[in-house]
Amino acid sequence: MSATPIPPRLEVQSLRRVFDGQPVVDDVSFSIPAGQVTCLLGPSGCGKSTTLRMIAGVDMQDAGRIFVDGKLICDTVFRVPPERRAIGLMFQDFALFPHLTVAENVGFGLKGSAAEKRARVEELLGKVRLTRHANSYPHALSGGEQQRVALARALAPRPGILLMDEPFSGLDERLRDDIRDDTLALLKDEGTAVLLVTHEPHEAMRMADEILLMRSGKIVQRGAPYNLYNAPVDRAAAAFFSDINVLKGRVQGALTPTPFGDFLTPGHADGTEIDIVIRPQHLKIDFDRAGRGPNPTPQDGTPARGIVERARFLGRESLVEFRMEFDGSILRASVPNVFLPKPGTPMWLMIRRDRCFVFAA
Ligand SMILES: Nc1ncnc2c1ncn2[C@@H]1O[C@H](COP(=O)(O)OP(=O)(O)OP(=O)(O)O)[C@@H](O)[C@H]1O
Repeated sequence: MSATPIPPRLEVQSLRRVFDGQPVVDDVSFSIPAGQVTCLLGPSGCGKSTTLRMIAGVDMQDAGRIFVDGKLICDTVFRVPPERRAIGLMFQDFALFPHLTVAENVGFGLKGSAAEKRARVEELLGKVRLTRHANSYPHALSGGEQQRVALARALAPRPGILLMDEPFSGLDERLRDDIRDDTLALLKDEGTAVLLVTHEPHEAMRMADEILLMRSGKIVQRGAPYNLYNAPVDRAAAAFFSDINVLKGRVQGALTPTPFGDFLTPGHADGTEIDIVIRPQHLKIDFDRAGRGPNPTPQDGTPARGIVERARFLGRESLVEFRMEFDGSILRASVPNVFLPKPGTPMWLMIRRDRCFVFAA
């Protein structure tokens, strides 16, 4: 006897929304199981919030279907109203009730007996470490504490699904990573399926089990943070996660010759223009030995010489800009810790074949 598969907590099928004749959400499909955090990541205006609003039920799609625990909650005809979707919401402005205490804010949407409500509020205040602030008013709390109250309030009715729209963007940058980690621990503890909207790759990498990379209304890539970072689908996807260097070339017989040696470019027709993309931390640097650099290797190709244009210390790493002798272009290399060669110093750069990405331009 085979077990019935558990349906995903949230499933979205071919969601579409058109404004003024323009699709702003275009054939978006994904699913989120219980206990998973999925980040909808993309630049401003790509359609993230519109997607979230349709799932919340405050906007209606032009096509597509939404399911919760395998049950249809919305298509273009049938629609469960927002308040009956058992979906929690948390937005950038925490929108706490200023005239209610912390405990009253957290208990606001709760049903059940007074004792049950009190127990749930106490449990959550303990989990967000705000028990001693139970009787404070929101204005007396820091931004980070207010964020934790908002999180506790959103989770209090045990929603199976929590939608979060840029929930950390109002917070002090130095606090954010700690608050993200605490939030993630609580979400995992509660087993909630989370859809978190953000335009910050760092946030998505830190929070997500799965990232959905969105551009112009479409999901262009999906996967674990590691996969998006290390196997981007195109140049723009690579550039979304860090600075990139781009080397141009043209295919000749499955190879693309460059000043850094030949790159294997199978599957591209002769004459195709190629972008070879490499992140600054993956350029290899070597010293100049009386005009000579290291020997070419199959892993690193041929070294090419550049002259240090400037070098800056950024805290965890140093960023060195090289003006390349072969065409005068600039390549940026980042090096851990302090590495500040003087401007004018000649050095050799290599491109690790296992760390670069090759795309048709
Ligand atoms: N009610 C509306 N009427 C017309 N156009 C809209 C409406 N809501 C959103 N749009 C447009 O749809 C596009 C996507 O907006 P959306 O807010 O979903 O993007 P976003 O990715 O969440 O961006 P941001 O991070 O800036 O909020 C934008 O071009 C926006 O101007």
